[in-house]
Amino acid sequence: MSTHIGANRGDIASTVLMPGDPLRAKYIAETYLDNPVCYSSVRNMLGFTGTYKGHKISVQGAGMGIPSLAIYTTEMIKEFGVDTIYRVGSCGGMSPDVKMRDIILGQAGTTDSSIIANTFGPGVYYSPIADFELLDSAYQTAKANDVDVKVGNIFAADRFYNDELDMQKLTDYGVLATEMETAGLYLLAAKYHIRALTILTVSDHLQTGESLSAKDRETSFDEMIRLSLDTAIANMQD
Ligand SMILES: O=P(O)(O)O[C@H]1O[C@H](CO)[C@@H](O)[C@H]1O
Ligand SMILES: O=c1cc[nH]c(=O)[nH]1
Repeated sequence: MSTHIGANRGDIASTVLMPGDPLRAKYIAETYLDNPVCYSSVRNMLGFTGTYKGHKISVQGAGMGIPSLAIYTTEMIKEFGVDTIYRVGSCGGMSPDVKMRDIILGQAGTTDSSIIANTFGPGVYYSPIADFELLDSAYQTAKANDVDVKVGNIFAADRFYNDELDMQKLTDYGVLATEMETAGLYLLAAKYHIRALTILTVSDHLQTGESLSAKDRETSFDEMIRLSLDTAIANMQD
């Protein structure tokens, strides 16, 4: 048992799907895993382990924002031996090339979070990036299954509501979408030498003002979930 995860070592698989929403974690576990067991409900941040096509896999809620994700990511790595994490999240489309419900693979993570400066000190602008093998594998898996995906830079915003940021400038520089965790996940993956990939579904669009309901964010991302699970079992190391 770690401070925020009520599991014993061995309860959590070495590969984990990590949505922000704990109820999306429950939906994934109950819809896609065989024999799912809830190993933690500490703070209602639900975590489950089951099997997918015969392979042991876990799904752990991570909350919203880098500080929350960093707690679950760090404990999963250090206390439970997790070595591969797929963030399965919602995002706001920024680029006009991105449409509602598009699936995006996060190639890199830009952020206005202080985590980069806190880690490296002033003057160093580290670029957190996805694990290339997982990125390539997810892309090939999507193509093989006729799933359209976009690949690119994701902006992890420190605040969901922020009218002071120049989002248009980020869009002009090629950022596809915004969410709140990817840069932190990729930074921690680099720190602890594990593999990580973010896979997102566009739930809002900053250009059009379109937005999905909370229920849709919880239970309607099946194409992204199947892609994540199929990529996960293709890349298991044990
Ligand atoms: O849908 P999830 O995975 O929570 O991800 C996105 O949704 C939350 C904001 O609504 C933030 O956590 C953001 O990153
Ligand atoms: O962080 C997020 C998540 C979904 N949509 C957004 O606009 N931002």
